[in-house]
Amino acid sequence: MTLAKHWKYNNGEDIVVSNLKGLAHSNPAVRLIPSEKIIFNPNSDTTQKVTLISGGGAGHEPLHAGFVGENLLDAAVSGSIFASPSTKQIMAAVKTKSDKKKGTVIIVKNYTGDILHFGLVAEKAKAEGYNVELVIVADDVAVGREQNKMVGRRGLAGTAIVHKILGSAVNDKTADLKSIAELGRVVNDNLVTISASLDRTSVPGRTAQEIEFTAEDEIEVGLGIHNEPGHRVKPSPSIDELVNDLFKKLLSPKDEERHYVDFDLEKDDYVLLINNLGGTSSLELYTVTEHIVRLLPFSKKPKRILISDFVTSLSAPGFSITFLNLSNISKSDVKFSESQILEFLDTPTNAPGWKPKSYTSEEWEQDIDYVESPLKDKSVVTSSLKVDADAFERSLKHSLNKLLKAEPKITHYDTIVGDGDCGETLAAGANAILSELKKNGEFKKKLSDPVATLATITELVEDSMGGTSGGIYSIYLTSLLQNFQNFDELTVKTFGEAAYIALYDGLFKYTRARVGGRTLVDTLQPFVDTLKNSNNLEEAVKAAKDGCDNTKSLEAKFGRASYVDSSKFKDEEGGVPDPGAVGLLALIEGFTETSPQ
Ligand SMILES: Nc1ncnc2c1ncn2[C@@H]1O[C@H](COP(=O)(O)OP(=O)(O)O)[C@@H](O)[C@H]1O
Ligand SMILES: O=C[C@H](O)COP(=O)(O)O
Repeated sequence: MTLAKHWKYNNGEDIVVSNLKGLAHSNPAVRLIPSEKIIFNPNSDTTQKVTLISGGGAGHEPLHAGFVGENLLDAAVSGSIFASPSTKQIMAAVKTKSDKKKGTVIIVKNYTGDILHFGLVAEKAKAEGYNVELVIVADDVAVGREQNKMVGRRGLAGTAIVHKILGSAVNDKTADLKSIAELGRVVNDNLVTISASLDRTSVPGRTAQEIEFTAEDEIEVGLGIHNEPGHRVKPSPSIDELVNDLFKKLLSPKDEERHYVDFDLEKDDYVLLINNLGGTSSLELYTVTEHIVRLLPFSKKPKRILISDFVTSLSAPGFSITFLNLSNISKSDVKFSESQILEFLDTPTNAPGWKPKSYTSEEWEQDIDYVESPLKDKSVVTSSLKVDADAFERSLKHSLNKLLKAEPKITHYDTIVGDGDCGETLAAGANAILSELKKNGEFKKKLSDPVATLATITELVEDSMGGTSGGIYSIYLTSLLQNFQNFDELTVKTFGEAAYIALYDGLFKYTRARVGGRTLVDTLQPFVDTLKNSNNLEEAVKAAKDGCDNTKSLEAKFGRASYVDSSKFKDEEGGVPDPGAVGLLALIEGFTETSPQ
């Protein structure tokens, strides 16, 4: 359930105007006419080229004002949220930038309000001697032919592609009004787009009750950019199932309701655009991209893969997929070649709304293979040290399982004092080692050699544990491993010395945490100091436990806990100990409870 939460703006403020003012603050290459909600490029010379204007409802940012700039729009006019601008506003945009001689193309998304207002202005402007051509963008495939037979397909993210191609094409020396309008129409005719979202978007000024948010474990496919309904899918499908379903709706000639553009999956050249509907994190947008690209049903890879927030629906947590069939355009009468169209897409622009970087065709054509790690063939570290392999394995397993049993408690503590992932991080490391032991492979054979064993454990920790814990454990274990190799035998004494050096000459180079800092060092340092001084494992473990317990009363000086008000370090048991200290204590106690002494 998405909460309809928006910032409280000063009474009576028109946030669309404020939005445009914000854009103008950050973009010295444009000018704003607040009264008409127009952003325009004062530097484009429309006496030398076809003028390009677009506009529509607000709430799809960066579209359209964000697309004003060099090699893109000359002017954009905004209505209120999800509503078309008025004819007065649109005419003001024409009068601001259009040149009667070179002509004007106005790009309009296929929505009734837009068509009526922009269409009327086109007629009025023509009556005043302006040459104006409308290019209507209608790229949606979700709403079937039967349902949209009167109004036509909706205009979605394909609008950005039309903007970008025409924005550069107008600077081609052969370009004129007719050829630019024709190019825009042919591009539109070869666009297919469909969206999917985890939820609807909340809308400033509207209550949550006015918006039919999706339920738990439910998504919506084919919704519009104004919360127009698509169809809901519950339970949510896997991303691969969803992507394959979207591909079918976009490309299948068998889907008579949605088949608008022919694609020869074996031969056609095409562009892929993946659009953030506004509320998808960058992490997930690129994760979804990996699934989309991996599942593409084409023999060829896309000529371009364009990923960004191009045409949003405020903060809708979704994405849309757009394909542009370049081969079909080449077969049409349009006079621009495929390579020119790709150049138009690649031409750099200072318009902030078009974020994709420009790479050369050669860069796009190269095969991007994943690269093997240079550490892949790691040299195997061994030593002459010998321990009882079975006893060592028992201790190791007991220690790791003790940690896993403590994980819920560690997570509980870290949820209070940190970001809640300490237990998960430690468990990841423990499980990685346990599953390696289960394989009965190389690792198992090494158990009699504590150095070789520790080398594998260190690798597993580095590979499986992130966060601060992962770093701390990796540094300490690496240093311990190096010190082990300086000894001819492994005894409590030599282990104590190695552990001491690994702390004072190893870990302490990378952290300023010491006893009293409320970290895992409160467990480790007493353990290491006591073992070094007493050679008595039992005393060392007790010192570790006391150090860990003591963290309950400490202020946090390190890590995320230091950002949390320490008065919150309480739970039903009273003071909350440091989660990392608890995790390390579990490992130490577990290992020494059945130590292979
Ligand atoms: N500077 C530090 N030096 C040593 N240990 C630290 C430090 N900062 C945090 N820790 C330890 O790391 C634990 C948190 O581990 P983890 O959750 O992996 O960190 P994060 O989520 O912040 O990356 C803390 O409970 C504490 O024991
Ligand atoms: O924002 C969407 C369109 O630009 C305007 O929609 P409308 O035709 O419903 O006014």
